[in-house]
Amino acid sequence: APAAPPAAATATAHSPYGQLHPLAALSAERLATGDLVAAAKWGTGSPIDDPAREQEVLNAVAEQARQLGADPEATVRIFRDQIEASKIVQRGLHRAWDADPGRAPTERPDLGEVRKEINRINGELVRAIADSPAARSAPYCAPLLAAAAAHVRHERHLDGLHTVALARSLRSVCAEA
Ligand SMILES: C=C(O[C@@H]1C=C(C(=O)O)C=C[C@H]1O)C(=O)O
Repeated sequence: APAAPPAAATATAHSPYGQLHPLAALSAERLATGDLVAAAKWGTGSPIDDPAREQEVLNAVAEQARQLGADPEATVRIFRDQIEASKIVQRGLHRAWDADPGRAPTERPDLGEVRKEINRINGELVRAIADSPAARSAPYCAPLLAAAAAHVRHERHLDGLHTVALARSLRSVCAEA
């Protein structure tokens, strides 16, 4: 009997789409932590923008990229977008909770714990960036990345806010021509 076709992810792990899909999936995973960060900051007076923490994230990912022999500048560029996207989610949720306090979270996650999870995802994202230079510089990067993002959107049932933020998070993934 013919062997069963391998799972799509396995079959395409080294294809351009297989290199880009993890970037979209990890970006959505990182955005999901934006909900937790928004809840952690809600009602505390802590601003959504934390420039010191952002710099810490950018320094850490640049160093991780260097250690992997990857491009620290491309990595930082992509992470600036990741950070903007997280803030889109946080601002959107705070607006929604302001407008309708009944939808606001009743539990406040520990921001330090959420940031540990973000750090873990950051590390995986740096690796996905390091593993995808060919796909990111391919002329058909943009349509493949859009397809990967659409797949992730369906898989994770993303709402409008998170769909917009996902697109924002991926803006610099494909190398500009
Ligand atoms: C996620 C946070 O909110 C913002 C977004 C950040 C990020 O995406 O890494 C970092 C700092 C904040 O400007 C946070 O405060 O940890």
